[in-house]
Amino acid sequence: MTSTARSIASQGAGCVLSMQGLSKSFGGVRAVSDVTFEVHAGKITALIGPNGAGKTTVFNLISNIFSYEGEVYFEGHSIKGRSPIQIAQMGLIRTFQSARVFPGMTVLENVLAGRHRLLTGSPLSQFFWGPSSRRQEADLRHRAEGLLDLVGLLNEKDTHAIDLPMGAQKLLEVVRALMSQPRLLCLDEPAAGLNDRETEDLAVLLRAVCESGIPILLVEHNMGLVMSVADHVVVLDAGAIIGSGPPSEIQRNEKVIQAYLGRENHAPA
Ligand SMILES: Nc1ncnc2c1ncn2[C@@H]1O[C@H](COP(=O)(O)OP(=O)(O)OP(=O)(O)O)[C@@H](O)[C@H]1O
Repeated sequence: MTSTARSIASQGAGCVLSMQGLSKSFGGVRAVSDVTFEVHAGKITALIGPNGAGKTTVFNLISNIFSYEGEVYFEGHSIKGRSPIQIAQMGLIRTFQSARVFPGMTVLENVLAGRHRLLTGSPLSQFFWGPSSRRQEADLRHRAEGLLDLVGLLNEKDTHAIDLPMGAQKLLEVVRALMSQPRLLCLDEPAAGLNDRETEDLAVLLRAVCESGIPILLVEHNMGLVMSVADHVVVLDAGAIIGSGPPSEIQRNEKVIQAYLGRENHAPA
């Protein structure tokens, strides 16, 4: 059996991302400890936990920003040792906790900057801007405007991205990630800084994205959002998984309630 066949055989059906025994220490701090779980096609999987539980570190390991112990398989292929850029080119796209918009660009230009994974044709043909490249650009622009419309930002398309309120910048980052047609979208606290209306828009967007065939791995502190959109919830505490299951089960899980109450923040409700 080849290593790819072995990795596929070791994962469940419909598995898009599989983490097996993921561990990472920073000096004496065990940030992630023997974490094993899967993200499945057609599902929104939420990764939750109190502050410092290791959620962002899991994202940083998946995207290979840090080396780690354990294995990560994306669509059946080991991605351990691949560069963050190679991983993004495979279609595993992530966002960051603090919005990272390109400050010198307009809102629309920011969204279009997410399109590079999709552009076909040699750099030379793009340089000479042949008819097929022009058509492709027009299609991408149309798509970008459609996505901006979905999150209520189309009227702001010519605004400098940096002039948007923080909540809108976070939505813009999600839209830019979508522009690359990810095969898996990993979102790190997309609702941070969003008001109630923007959070509702985000919930609608996430469900629509998932229904369009793009699975989501969601790190989020807003429990209302998690409980309303997630199909499956994985809970981390002090680097280790303390519970996993559907939202209704997680809300009743004693270990999870204690982990949150112990830190007096964001108890799932
Ligand atoms: N680059 C780093 N260097 C040293 N320690 C780190 C580093 N990144 C994370 N840590 C530590 O690892 C632990 C997990 O941090 P992480 O940011 O992954 O938690 P988190 O669950 O995302 O927290 P939050 O919800 O507050 O964002 C923390 O103790 C943190 O201080």
